[in-house]
Amino acid sequence: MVTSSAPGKVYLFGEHAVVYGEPAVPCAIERRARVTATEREDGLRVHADDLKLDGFTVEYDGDGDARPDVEAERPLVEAAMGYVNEAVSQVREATDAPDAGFEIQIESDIPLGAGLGSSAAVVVAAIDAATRELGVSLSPREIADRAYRVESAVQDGQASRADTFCSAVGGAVRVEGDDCRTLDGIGNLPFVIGFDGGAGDTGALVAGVRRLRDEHDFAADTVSAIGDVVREGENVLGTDDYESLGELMNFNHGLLSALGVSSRSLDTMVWAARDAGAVGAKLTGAGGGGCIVALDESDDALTALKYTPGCEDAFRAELDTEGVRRE
Ligand SMILES: Nc1ncnc2c1ncn2[C@@H]1O[C@H](COP(=O)(O)OP(=O)(O)OP(=O)(O)O)[C@@H](O)[C@H]1O
Ligand SMILES: C[C@@](O)(CCO)CC(=O)[O-]
Ligand SMILES: [Mg+2]
Repeated sequence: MVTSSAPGKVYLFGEHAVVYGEPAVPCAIERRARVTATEREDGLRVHADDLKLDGFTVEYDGDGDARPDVEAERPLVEAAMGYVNEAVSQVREATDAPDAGFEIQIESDIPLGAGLGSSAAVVVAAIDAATRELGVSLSPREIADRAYRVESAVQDGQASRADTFCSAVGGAVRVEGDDCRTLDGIGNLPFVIGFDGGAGDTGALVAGVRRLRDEHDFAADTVSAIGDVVREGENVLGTDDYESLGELMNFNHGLLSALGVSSRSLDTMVWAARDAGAVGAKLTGAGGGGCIVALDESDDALTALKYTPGCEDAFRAELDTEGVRRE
């Protein structure tokens, strides 16, 4: 039995545009998914108490037999379990054990589908735990690469390496296409997170942006403009010029909003944070619902978010310099 954990993340800049080759800067945060893998005769059994879809819990058993605890549409269950299934396929391939069976237990402090990279953290931790359980240890970069293939498969071929690389290596990173690097000397930025209690479907949101980008030149320009914001942000990163960073985060949010991936509650939280004095605020991750990230050295934005109707939880997020690790 092996337990591994991996962190979630927030995007300082660049989500969505990163799917089309623009650079992005995600930062790992101190909220983790922990996955325990135990080898079993055959098949796959998954326990994921946090995985609730419209009020039901799913247990996935054997070779493809889904056993939700209440009646549920099979495609819904498969969609929910896609990440774990694909992660196990990667483990079987990496360990050259096509018939390996596993019991997988998932515990996570990262809200699902909320833009904090729960899928990447679960996949990265699952690949690490299950390969180690079979006596194979992969480097963080190899895990990142396999986890990327999982996200790509589940998101219909439309994923970047950003979330999975960030979760595997930790810290602040920069991803542009296949070029993935750690950013040194970033330090702990004063991140404040607001969570509306909701979620967005990453695959569907990515597909929506792709459609807009294919249909309108101005949407393609909007995606490129996000890349410009990131490139400008890189010049400021590592300095203590939070004002400029914040201004660029605000711009980034506006562009994401133009691409249709914000929501009323995300906008409400963004404005609550800004009105309380945050130097910048934007949605993080795929959007649609879930989390915003604001930059504020004082406690004012945090307090304001806690009293904002529609904000279910607000907390500070510390940079996590550690990526995937065995527990
Ligand atoms: N604790 C968990 N247990 C089981 N599956 C999980 C867990 N956390 C996440 N997942 C899987 O990840 C999916 C959510 O991934 P999705 O990419 O939509 O959101 P996210 O990764 O949280 O946000 P984003 O990609 O915007 O950062 C869930 O539907 C589920 O399949
Ligand atoms: C929206 C997106 O850019 C980030 C989701 O956290 C998708 C991806 O990079 O795969
Ligand atoms: Mg995800």
